[in-house]
Amino acid sequence: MPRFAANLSLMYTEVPFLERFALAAADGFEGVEYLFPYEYDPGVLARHLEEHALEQVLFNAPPGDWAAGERGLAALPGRAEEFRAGIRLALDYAAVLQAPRIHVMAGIPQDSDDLDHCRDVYLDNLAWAASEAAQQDVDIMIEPINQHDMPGYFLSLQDEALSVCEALNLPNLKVQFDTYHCQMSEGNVATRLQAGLPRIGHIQIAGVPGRHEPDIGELNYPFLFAAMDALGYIGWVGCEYRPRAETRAGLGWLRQEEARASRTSGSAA
Ligand SMILES: O=C(O)C(=O)[C@H](O)CO
Ligand SMILES: [Mg+2]
Repeated sequence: MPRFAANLSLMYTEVPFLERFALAAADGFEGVEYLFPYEYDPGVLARHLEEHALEQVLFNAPPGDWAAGERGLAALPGRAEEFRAGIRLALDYAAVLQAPRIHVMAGIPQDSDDLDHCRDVYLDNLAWAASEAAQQDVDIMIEPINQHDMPGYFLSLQDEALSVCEALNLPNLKVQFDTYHCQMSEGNVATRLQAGLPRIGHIQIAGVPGRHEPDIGELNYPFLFAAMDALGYIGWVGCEYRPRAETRAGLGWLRQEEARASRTSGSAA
């Protein structure tokens, strides 16, 4: 069975952010991820992780001006200085939180931007970020995000992400494969997982449509979890979904997955 991490930006929103660590641990999660830690002191976050025996699995680098609609800086011309300052800040947090990976968002280029130039900027920025991150054993993640939810986002297809990783060929630059975005954008999720796996450093899940629990909907998660096992994926799976109601009440899919995994290991014994 994959190791599941609760995404505390989307799950447990029935309580304030710092209280979500305790609820996730009580529900059996051993890891957490969230979008942005920067409004909290990293020491406070580290104490919450320690108190609840949780691993910090992933968080995002600063995305630019989120409230103004920015969604990352990595592919945006003329923003390299701000990009680098953001990566340095993220790495400072990663050191305190002992986080092994950081998601770096590409951004939404302006209509006037030349997309070939944006790709060059993206490659330059990612190479710089990966080299800084390598010094503290951190992986840099890039994630294709679907155009329905984030119109104009620079990176939306799995093959594009793989081609960026292949072009730079850096051991700590990896793909964050979000099955929700993949299904929304292009489908063929199991085949794309298999094709991407050597370069996939993190997986995220949600039901489609609606981005709720991975239970009902277009994606057959019991099949996908078994496929991850069969493909030898040993990384984390982030539960990046918005629960339909109370978070705990929607965890039936996880209990079923635990049962599937124990049946499988029982039959292998
Ligand atoms: O939206 C997602 O799927 C993400 O993982 C990003 O980190 C935030 O937009
Ligand atoms: Mg995601």
